[in-house]
Amino acid sequence: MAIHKILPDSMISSGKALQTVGLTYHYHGRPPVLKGLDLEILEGERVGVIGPNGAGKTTLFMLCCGVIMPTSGDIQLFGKQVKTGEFRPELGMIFQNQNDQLFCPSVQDDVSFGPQNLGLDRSEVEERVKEAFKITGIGDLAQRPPHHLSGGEKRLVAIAGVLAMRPRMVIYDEPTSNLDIRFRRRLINFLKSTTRETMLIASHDLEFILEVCNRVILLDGGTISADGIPREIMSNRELMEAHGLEKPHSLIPHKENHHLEHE
Ligand SMILES: Nc1ncnc2c1ncn2[C@@H]1O[C@H](COP(=O)(O)OP(=O)(O)OP(=O)(O)O)[C@@H](O)[C@H]1O
Repeated sequence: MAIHKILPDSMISSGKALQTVGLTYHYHGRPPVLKGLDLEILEGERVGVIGPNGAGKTTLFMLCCGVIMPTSGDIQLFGKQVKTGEFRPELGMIFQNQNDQLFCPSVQDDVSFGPQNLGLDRSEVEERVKEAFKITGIGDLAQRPPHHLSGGEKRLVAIAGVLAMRPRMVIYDEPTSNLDIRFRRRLINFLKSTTRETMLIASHDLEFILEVCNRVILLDGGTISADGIPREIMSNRELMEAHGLEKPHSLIPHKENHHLEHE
């Protein structure tokens, strides 16, 4: 049976976007993926989540979105407990695979869907859709059916759909996977320029995390192995390699780089 520990009011601060206390999760009959995770994310932070395959990044995100229920522990989003199955418009999530996220006949309909369901009037919906198109640069795709788009185009449409809801926090799961250099750069520029949302971003693209995030969490073995400034954590070769990761190339001094190439 799931145990939900309620946080005392004194622990809830208006500056916290997300807080997990003792968050534990295991899939049925499997060992725990997350083991008593204590995590605090402040409003406005851009937090990268790195870790080897199977570390539990997507699982953590699904717990934060209320898609799955913690085995034990607690999750607070903007000071209010996350309840499984409850829709929280403050939080948007961009999944790894957009095929389940886009389902309307046109891109325009898809991006409008969320704000329409918030019960907003037509002019407000139109304004939000226009803004989301502008931010993501996908106005040209408005009348296209989403299932005819490329992977990168679908990703941007999914992002536009989430942004049109104006969430306070957005979770991105592997946002650069399958993106070409042009789309990846456009996404980086957009994420760096936006200041409105708190972001939680899982990625194996460490250069991307370095460019976009001001904090990084290294998740492995069900716990947080490191938490701090991306440049500092990722330049620690020993730490990175101990967790199945590589120090990003841009952080390797020229001399060390030359040496590695000849190893
Ligand atoms: N539905 C499921 N049933 C059983 N085990 C699962 C299920 N989904 C994920 N797992 C297991 O839970 C662990 C964590 O998976 P998760 O997808 O959260 O990791 P991840 O860090 O996102 O990995 P990746 O970097 O490969 O995307 C893995 O060992 C995985 O095999």
